[in-house]
Amino acid sequence: MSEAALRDEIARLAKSLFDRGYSVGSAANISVRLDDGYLITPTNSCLGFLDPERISRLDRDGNHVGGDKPSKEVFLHRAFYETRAEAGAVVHLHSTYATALSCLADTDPEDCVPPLTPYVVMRVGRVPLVRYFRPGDARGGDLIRALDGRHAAVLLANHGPVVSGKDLTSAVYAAEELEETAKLLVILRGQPVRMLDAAQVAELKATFG
Ligand SMILES: O=C(O)[C@@H](O)C(=O)COP(=O)(O)O
Ligand SMILES: [Zn+2]
Repeated sequence: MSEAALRDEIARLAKSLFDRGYSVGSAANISVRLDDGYLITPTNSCLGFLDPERISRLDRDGNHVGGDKPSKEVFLHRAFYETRAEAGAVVHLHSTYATALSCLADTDPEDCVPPLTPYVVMRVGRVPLVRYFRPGDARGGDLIRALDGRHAAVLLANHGPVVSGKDLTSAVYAAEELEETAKLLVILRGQPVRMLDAAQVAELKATFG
């Protein structure tokens, strides 16, 4: 896909997320990997109203080389690209239920989104919690880098999800699936819930990888 087409695609999918309530105001950011750098949404921009031509462009080293001033969360995005060769896009949201899980004291930090349904296993996998740093603090990126690319998604404590995918559509779909599963987990709190067992999770991983 050309850079111009990718810019249009970021704006189109960002608006779709915004229109369906996955982001509000100027929260959230989205990036895509290019052959020679990255595109990332500008800081303080609203996902519902992006101008494709103003989306920020970074070179391979993360220097700002075009468009508006980039998201202050560029560290989080680059940490995924640097540790997951297969990552082509990253989506960070403050979607309500995933963020709720990131705030609950009894969320398992090793497995924030336990395997309730097959699709979350197939699309997202195990999601660890990354301890709290203020937004824009590069140490958040260091903690993601320390995971060595083992996870496609993380929850930032008291903040929200960061989800990578092989391309933008995959990253957006995974972020949506994470949010819907988080919603089920919050709705079902206090109920006796049957999770998928280890053998069922292993079968999904072996089949859908
Ligand atoms: O929560 C925050 O402040 C950021 O993580 C965020 O979601 C929006 O930051 P920008 O992309 O710099 O607007
Ligand atoms: Zn944020």
